[in-house]
Amino acid sequence: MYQIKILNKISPVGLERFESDRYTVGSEVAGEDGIVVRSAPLLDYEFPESLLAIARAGVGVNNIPIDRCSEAGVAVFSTPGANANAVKELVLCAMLMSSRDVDGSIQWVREQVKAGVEVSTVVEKGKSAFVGPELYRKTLGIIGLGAIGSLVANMAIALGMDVYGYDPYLSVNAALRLDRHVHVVQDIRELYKRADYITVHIHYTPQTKQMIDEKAIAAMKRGVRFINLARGEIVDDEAMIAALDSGWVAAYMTDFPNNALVQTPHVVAMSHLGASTPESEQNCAAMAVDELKDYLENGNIHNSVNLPEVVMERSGLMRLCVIHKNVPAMLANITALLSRDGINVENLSNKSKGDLAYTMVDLGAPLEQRVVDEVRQLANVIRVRAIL
Ligand SMILES: NC(=O)C1=CN([C@@H]2O[C@H](COP(=O)(O)OP(=O)(O)OC[C@H]3O[C@@H](n4cnc5c(N)ncnc54)[C@H](O)[C@@H]3O)[C@@H](O)[C@H]2O)C=CC1
Ligand SMILES: O=C(O)C(=O)COP(=O)(O)O
Repeated sequence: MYQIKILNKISPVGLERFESDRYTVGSEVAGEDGIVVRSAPLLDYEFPESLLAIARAGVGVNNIPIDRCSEAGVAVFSTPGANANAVKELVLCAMLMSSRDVDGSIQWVREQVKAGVEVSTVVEKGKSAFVGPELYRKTLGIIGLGAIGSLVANMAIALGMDVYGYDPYLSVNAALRLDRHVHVVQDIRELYKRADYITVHIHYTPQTKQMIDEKAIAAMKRGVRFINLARGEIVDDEAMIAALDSGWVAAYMTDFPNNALVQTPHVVAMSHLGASTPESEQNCAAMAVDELKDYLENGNIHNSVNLPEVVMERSGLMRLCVIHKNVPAMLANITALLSRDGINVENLSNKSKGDLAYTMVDLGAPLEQRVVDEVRQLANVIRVRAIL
């Protein structure tokens, strides 16, 4: 039986994919082989020796200690694109709310009622305080044109906006998804100087930490409306609050509230709602569970953030899966041990990603435990599994 620990609330559409005769699934499971998680913080989590993989039902993996996982040979999976539409739709809501003061207007209406005023008698007089511009024919700047950014770009074109996108690592697939009217710029300052609205859709990493700082904000147009449904840490809060106070930034819409931001005028802070739709929760859960199961049962790797993509039809009688450092001669050293024992290699794949590599070998006959142990003892080998 595989032991699967569930952290966070994961849609049953995903959890039901774990067959009860092969998997024990729950939040109290110990000695887990796999973890399914959303945003629960795992940076200080003590992994048991047994842990083989973590599946993030979502895309941001800044809550997972990737380096520590790589060192321990723990595969980390995510679900690219599975929640992108949900975020795109909330960006539309945020753009509208940054423009038309819907939040202020609703609050004002409630306050009238609370104060004993018949609100219908004051609406027409009061509404002028909440006027705001339309999106049509305004310019949107998008930082990051991946799964979410590209959907936002195409949506904004359909709304009649002029769209500028910046993504120095734009993948060919993402570029092909973009409407041809999107202007892709090489220099982020081109976007800053033009955009009436800016939305950010990048991962939070040491490189993107506080990327939106005082200097970046100063390069933007006065009165810009800024939307951050990516991660709070990408924006320097102090610089943003100062810019809101001075009026340089007209509105800051964020999915990552903290008390200082919430108490600042012109901030609308939500409770990390970007992926909180039933559709996206189901998509993410199903994809995460499928990735985890295929890894546990077959060693196949789909959508890992720390290991290469390696997927192979099963053949032979045993599959050997080796996570090792990406250094010369590993393949030769592994296959030498197999051939020395007279075992035929039916099929083989060897790929690398950064400092790690993965070798998956289908064998014509099961290996003796001692050979598996010898592979395990090879220099630069991190983890070995033999799957029947
Ligand atoms: N609020 C919410 O609930 C959600 C938030 N997110 C956040 O959105 C982020 C992006 O998600 P996806 O679009 O699905 O990821 P993705 O991987 O498809 O796209 C990210 C894009 O950012 C680009 N990029 C990297 N560094 C950059 C830089 N310095 N400047 C400009 N572009 C850069 C990459 O080349 C890539 O195209 C996630 O990492 C997560 O933090 C994602 C889903 C839900
Ligand atoms: O996928 C992401 O990066 C998200 O931010 C969504 O997080 P959640 O699964 O809603 O906790």
